[in-house]
Amino acid sequence: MERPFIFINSAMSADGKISTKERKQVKISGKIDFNRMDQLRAGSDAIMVGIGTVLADDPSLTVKSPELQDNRIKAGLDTNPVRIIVDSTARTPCDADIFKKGEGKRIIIVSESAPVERVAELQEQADIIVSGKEKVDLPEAMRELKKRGINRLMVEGGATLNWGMLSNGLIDEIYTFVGNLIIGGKSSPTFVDGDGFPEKELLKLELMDAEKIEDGILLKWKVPGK
Ligand SMILES: NC(=O)c1ccc[n+]([C@@H]2O[C@H](COP(=O)([O-])OP(=O)(O)OC[C@H]3O[C@@H](n4cnc5c(N)ncnc54)[C@H](O)[C@@H]3O)[C@@H](O)[C@H]2O)c1
Ligand SMILES: Nc1nc(=O)c(N)c(NC[C@H](O)[C@H](O)[C@H](O)COP(=O)(O)O)[nH]1
Repeated sequence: MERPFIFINSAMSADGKISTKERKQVKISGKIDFNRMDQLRAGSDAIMVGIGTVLADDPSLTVKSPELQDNRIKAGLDTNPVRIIVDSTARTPCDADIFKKGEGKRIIIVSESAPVERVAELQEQADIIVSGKEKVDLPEAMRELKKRGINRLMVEGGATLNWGMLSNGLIDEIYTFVGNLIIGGKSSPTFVDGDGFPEKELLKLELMDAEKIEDGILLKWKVPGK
């Protein structure tokens, strides 16, 4: 394949929201689901998020379990997978937790429209991939990641990046934990935002598995290839 195997892992409320209307992070997953997410991180070559998630949540995207970190080191890998931000206009703050916490490589994917000075600043802390004119050309960027040795890529949202990846046919599998709460609000981000598919082109999924975890349910979906 020209691009990595790519999956999305996400947690949503029972009404399909992934954060509040103020874009504030909500603890949807319990301990078991966070541990499962940590295992997925540890087993991936890279973890990717959109700049909206960095600005809202400031995630570190590190592997948390010392045992999983040790296993990676024993396998000759960095403690953490490569951490990637899709950031068309290079808005990533230089003091983001992704830079401050944990060892390992970082990649920022920007577009040609990103201000040169900002790109230069970020270049001191991360590798830069330039792709697309106004916004990142996701298919091209994914091919570039594959060339850089990334074979298994975990996408951790948010809503806009999920749409960009799904609408470009770049996702192989989706894992959604549906938690026992309602967030509500028509402007709260949902699992997939963006423009939405035209009525005749809705994306059909194949259910691979459904598992009750604590007070929620983990759904595993396969996105059939064209
Ligand atoms: N519950 C969860 O599992 C979970 C996970 C991650 C994020 N979140 C939530 O999601 C929200 C952030 O989502 P969001 O939609 O605002 O931002 P996002 O993280 O999806 O980032 C969107 C940004 O990605 C960039 N981008 C560049 N090229 C793109 C392209 N071709 N297609 C799509 N995006 C492109 C754009 O700059 C865009 O603004 C936050 O509130 C966060 O808490 C929840
Ligand atoms: N799986 C999951 N369950 C949740 O209940 C929740 N709120 C998130 N949200 C994802 C979001 O991107 C978080 O910001 C990162 O999970 C934080 O990652 P760090 O701990 O900083 O490494 N993800």
